[in-house]
Amino acid sequence: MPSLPPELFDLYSARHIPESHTWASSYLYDHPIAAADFVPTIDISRPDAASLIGAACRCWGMFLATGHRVPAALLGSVESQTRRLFSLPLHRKLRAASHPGSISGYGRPPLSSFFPKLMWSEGFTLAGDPTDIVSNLWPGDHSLFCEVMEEYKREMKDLAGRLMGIMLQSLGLAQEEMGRIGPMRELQRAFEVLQLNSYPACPDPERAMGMAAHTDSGLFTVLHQSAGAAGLQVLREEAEDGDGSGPTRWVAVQPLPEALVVNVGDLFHILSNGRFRSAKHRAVVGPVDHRVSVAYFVGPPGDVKVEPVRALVDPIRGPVYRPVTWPEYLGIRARVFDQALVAVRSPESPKPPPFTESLK
Ligand SMILES: O=C(O)CCC(=O)C(=O)O
Ligand SMILES: [Fe+2]
Repeated sequence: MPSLPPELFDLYSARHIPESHTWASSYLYDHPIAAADFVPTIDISRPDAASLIGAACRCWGMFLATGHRVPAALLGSVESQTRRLFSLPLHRKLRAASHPGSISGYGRPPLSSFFPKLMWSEGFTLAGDPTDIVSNLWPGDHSLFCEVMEEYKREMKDLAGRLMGIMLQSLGLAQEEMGRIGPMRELQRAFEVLQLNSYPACPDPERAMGMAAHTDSGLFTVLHQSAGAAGLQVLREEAEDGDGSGPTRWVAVQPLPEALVVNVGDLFHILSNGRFRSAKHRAVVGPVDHRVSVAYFVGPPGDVKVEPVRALVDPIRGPVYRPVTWPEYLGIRARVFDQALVAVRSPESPKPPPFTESLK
């Protein structure tokens, strides 16, 4: 990710959007925005949660989780500490600017290099110890931020373990089969990243993009977003079998207080042999609200291969995807971006769908 130039346009005091941040309407409005569709909300502590989660992951690649046991007070602190961090003056935040070759630090959204226009957002990527990133820009005043983020990561790791179990169970896998799946076995060593996103109010939201359409590369993402401030949208794709769910459209994800958004990432898509859909999503901006979000990305450690679970592979057609580690997959994505899942299809698997350009 390139570091930010000092002359960066200050999104927080902007009265207009410059050309550099103005997106083509053919990109912004590539699909209609649904008027009355809702992403499923699932109480994950319910005894029948697995079947509901399985259905949501197949149709939407996303659900809103309640009953997740992450304390509401902690969610509140994560949001207030995130806001406090972003409210620092730009020159202070730039002290944590991310450098080429490192994923951690302050900067534009990690996806920026794939798009010709700039997004109406900025972010902090925290991989590893948050102190390493914020101590320099917040000398003497970073300990509360770091404690909150560390506690949140512990809660997220615990939740990720439970979600992983329920999601695999929903695919019909028995406990002993789960133990043979690399990413499940290596959950304790999982690689985790917190991505803090800030979307300032925008003077011309209809021509700006907070975060461009993408899928997340890991197993799944747990996203905590500002209560009441809408912005996240998920692409609900028309089913190939015409199941009556309607045409492809963007659906606004309702910002329910205390619900966490869970979205399937590319590695789980591979693990499930395509049964679960890696959710394409984006974030739009609004004229008034300053929205923040905190994404927890999780995936297996870099030496663990992810491959379709054997029980989900058709013995005649074989696995749809070939085995891949997360770093290998990220390398492929860096070259082909939204065609990475197509690029890791097994050579003998049926022909992929026709190439679709994401930047129209
Ligand atoms: O802020 C959001 O709602 C989406 C963030 C996101 O998609 C990401 O960080 O990958
Ligand atoms: Fe994302």
